[in-house]
Parts: sequence; C-alpha cells; structure tokens
Amino acid sequence: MAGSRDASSPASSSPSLHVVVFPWLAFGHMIPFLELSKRLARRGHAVTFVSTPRNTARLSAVPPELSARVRVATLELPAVEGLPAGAESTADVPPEKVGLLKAAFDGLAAPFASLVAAGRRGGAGEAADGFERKPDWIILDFAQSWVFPIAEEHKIACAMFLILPAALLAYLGTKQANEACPRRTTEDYMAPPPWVPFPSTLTYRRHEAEAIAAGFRPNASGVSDMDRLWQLHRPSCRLVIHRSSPEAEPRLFPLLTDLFAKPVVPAGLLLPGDAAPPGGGGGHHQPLEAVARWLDEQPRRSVVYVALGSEAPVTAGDIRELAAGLELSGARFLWALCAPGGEPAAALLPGGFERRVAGRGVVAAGWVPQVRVLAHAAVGAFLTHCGWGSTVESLFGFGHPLVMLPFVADQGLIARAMAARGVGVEVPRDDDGSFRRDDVAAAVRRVVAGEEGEEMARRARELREVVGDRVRQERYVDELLELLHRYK
Ligand SMILES: O=c1ccn([C@@H]2O[C@H](COP(=O)(O)OP(=O)(O)O[C@H]3O[C@H](CO)[C@@H](O)[C@H](O)[C@H]3O)[C@@H](O)[C@H]2O)c(=O)[nH]1
Repeated sequence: MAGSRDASSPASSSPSLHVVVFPWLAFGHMIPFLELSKRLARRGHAVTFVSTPRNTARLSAVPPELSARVRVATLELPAVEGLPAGAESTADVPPEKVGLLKAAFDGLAAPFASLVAAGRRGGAGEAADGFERKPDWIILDFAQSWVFPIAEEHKIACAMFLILPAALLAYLGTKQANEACPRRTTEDYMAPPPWVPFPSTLTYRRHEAEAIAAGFRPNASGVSDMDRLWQLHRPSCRLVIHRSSPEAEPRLFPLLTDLFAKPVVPAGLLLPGDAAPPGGGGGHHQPLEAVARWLDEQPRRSVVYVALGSEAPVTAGDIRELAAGLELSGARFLWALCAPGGEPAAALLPGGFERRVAGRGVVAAGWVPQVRVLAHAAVGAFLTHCGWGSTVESLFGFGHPLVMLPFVADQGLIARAMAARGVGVEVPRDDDGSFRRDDVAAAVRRVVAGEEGEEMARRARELREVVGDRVRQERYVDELLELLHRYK
C-alpha cells in the first residue's frame, strides 16, 4: 500500500506522507525532532527517523501505538581522528570537539544517500505502510548541507527544521543581507541587526558576540555553521520550520517569511507528553527515586531546579562559582550537574559543599529526566542556561520563572527576551563572560523571594496559559501538515 489514511487525522482527506526526519547529533535537537515525528505519525503519516545507533538507543521509545508508523533508521558514524570512540552526540564531547563531530556527521552523506535511494530498509517484515515509497519530504537540521544535493537528485522536497527560536534566525539574517551589511567588529555583533525594522531584544553581550562571530568562520569540519545554515536559501528547501509559535515569539514569523522569501513557520512548542520521560531510557537517566523522595518532602514551589543543558561550555570555575552562589542564596535547590568533559562532578564542587547545603540542596550528578522534575509540585523556579528546549519546557510547559545564566548561541537572545517579558532575571556577567557568586545569589533571591519574585511567578504562569495552550500547539502541527501537502 502506497500510504495509509487515518480517519481521526485532521489531514485525513489528504493521502498520507512519507517524511524522513534527520536531526543533528545533539539531544536538544533529537528530542524535539522525535516529538515532531510522533505528531506526524499520530496524524497517519509514515516517518523514517534517522540517527546513529547510540543516539537512537538513548532516546525514549516511540509509544507502541505509533511504532508501525515511525521507523528508526540507524547510520554508523564514521571514525574521525581526535573524536573519542563512541562519541555520537554533543553530550559525549567537550565543546572544542563539536567541530570534529560535525566532520564525522558529514561522513554520513554517502550512507544517507543509499538510505534515500533504497527507499526502504530493514526488510519487508519491519516496513510499515508508506515506507516502501520514495519520501515526500526530508525534514533536516541546520547542519547537513549535503542532504540538499541528495534530495535534489531524487526530487524530494526539503524543510529545514530549526529547533532554535525564530529570534536567532532573525538575528543571523539572510546571506544576502549579511553580504550587504557585513558585521565586522564585536560591537557589530552586539547590536540588533539593521533588517529588523522594530525595536527588539536581539542583542548580545560582548563575550556572547565573540562566540556568535565564530559561527561565521569555518570550524574543524572546514565549513562554517552559517554556511551550513544558509543552505536554506536553496530552492529545494521549501519551508523553514521553527520549534516555536507566534505567541512565544511575537512579530518574527511574518518578518522571517519576508526576509527569506519562503514560508518560515511554527511547528508549535512540541512539548513532550506528560507521561513520556525526556531523554529516554536505555540507562541514560540515573535513578530518580532518591531525588523524587527528596522533592516529595519539600514545600510546594520552594525548590529551584538547576541545570545547564547538554552542551553549554561550562568550566570548572563556573561550577565552583555557581555552587557558592547557590549556597549563599539560602534557597532550596536540586542541581542536575553534568560536569564538563565527563569529569566526576563531585570533584568540581567546593570542599564540604554538599555537607553545608544538606537538607536544602541536592546535587544529582548526571542526566535527570528534566520534564518530570519540572512537573514536580515542589519545583518553583529554574536556574537555566536558557537553551530553547529548557526554556520551552519550563516556562511555557510549567510556568516556572527563570534565573538565567546564558552561555552561547541563542541563549543570550532568549534570556534578553524573557527578561523583557518580566519572567526571569539574568545573572550579570563581565565582558569576559565571568560571573560572581554574589550575583548568582542575588538573582536567585529576586526570583524566589519577595514581591518581585511573586510578581514574576504570576507573569510566568500567565504566559504559560497563553503560550503553552496544548490545543493551539496541535493546531500549529496541523497547519504545518497543510503546508507539507501543498509544497511537496
Ligand atoms: O539533565 C538533563 C539535562 C537536559 N535534559 C533535556 O535535554 C534537553 C536540553 O535542551 P536545551 O535546553 O535546548 O539545551 P541544550 O541541548 O544544551 O541546547 C542546545 O540546543 C538548544 C536548542 O534546543 C539551543 O537553544 C542551545 O543554545 C544549544 O546549546 C531538554 O529537553 C532537557 O529536558 C534532561 O532531560 N536532563
């Protein structure tokens, strides 16, 4: 059968699609790509989700009722000199080795081309309706410029799915606009870009601007991130999709559609289902029982959950300062501490730290199921690096106010936008990016205590009501599907 129909699907009047979904090798990317896959499958479409073996093993399983429609295709990541054996995601390497991971990722071009050419892999027994035919779409990430020639050869439409906020694309702009107005100095990178015609929070601090400027230069893979991203100008890239919504990011979608001269559209927030553990099983999570027991004993909304995502360039010094700040704040906290480069986390904490904060502070060394922690009634605020995934989950998913410690990429833009909306406080940093324990403590106190904290929590809950509305989120997926039918 060339495609199934699902009577319950909003797109049931259109034949179902076969969509290949292919994220970059980072959990902050793979998780929302999988969420989008599930939503497409739930609407009757066949999805081939492509990644590498260790990553697919670490992602949470597709619910049984969708397993016939989501096929997981694994491609072996080639070895690259200098890349640690077994490293398959940004969570497995220190930030300075991510360029090598991109070089290994580029080595997937030939196996991916074979996968597309075969049209079908895994044997008839495993194939479900829709997989036996050529894909209608490849939904790819920013990093795979080599997918476009493959898609063009097979006449398959492409959509670039950016799990980043629309704010970042608005800041980066088109290749043409950057050529017309090149940013040369660090100050140029700090200012809002000239192609945004309204007042905006699209500004970077000095140390962030230096990091963002590096994205315009070739990295260890030999190609710059911007040159990868700007492949979205190719005609075969018919849509640009953001994990976002107009309520989360007002004014940006019409502007981007205009600037890029193609539809730049929201997929909604793709919040994980309440029951689904984020980041998956496969032994990737440490047992949550002890942490859950501790959380159960804490007063409602009293705990600050602390986590800095999967790939922020956190230094040992940052961890020491953050620990001292949490200690000084006097607040209750649960810290999901991923040490940089896989160092033992406890070794980085100041001597006697855990003893001094015992009873009010818990350090969980390693990966915790973040969405389940954020959902706990004892959690009342989130100290975050402002990765878009974490921001979406905590603020739009649960209405938690934010203590914001952004590091790189889009994180500074997100922090500025959320500060402007009155739902969080940013920890001040010096020009070189360093921050002080007193400032961490003061930011935590502003968010968790007093009238200002209460007001922020109220605004965060209000924002969640509007932005996190689940019915509206599903409507964005339906609208996206209409476009996938129209532009294929
Ligand atoms: O202990 C942990 C830590 C993280 N997570 C999950 O991992 C994801 C992390 O995503 P995100 O907050 O986006 O952080 P990063 O992966 O660090 O972020 C990268 O990807 C983001 C886009 O999603 C960008 O906004 C960031 O700048 C970029 O560093 C989220 O789903 C978290 O729930 C866990 O489940 N447990």
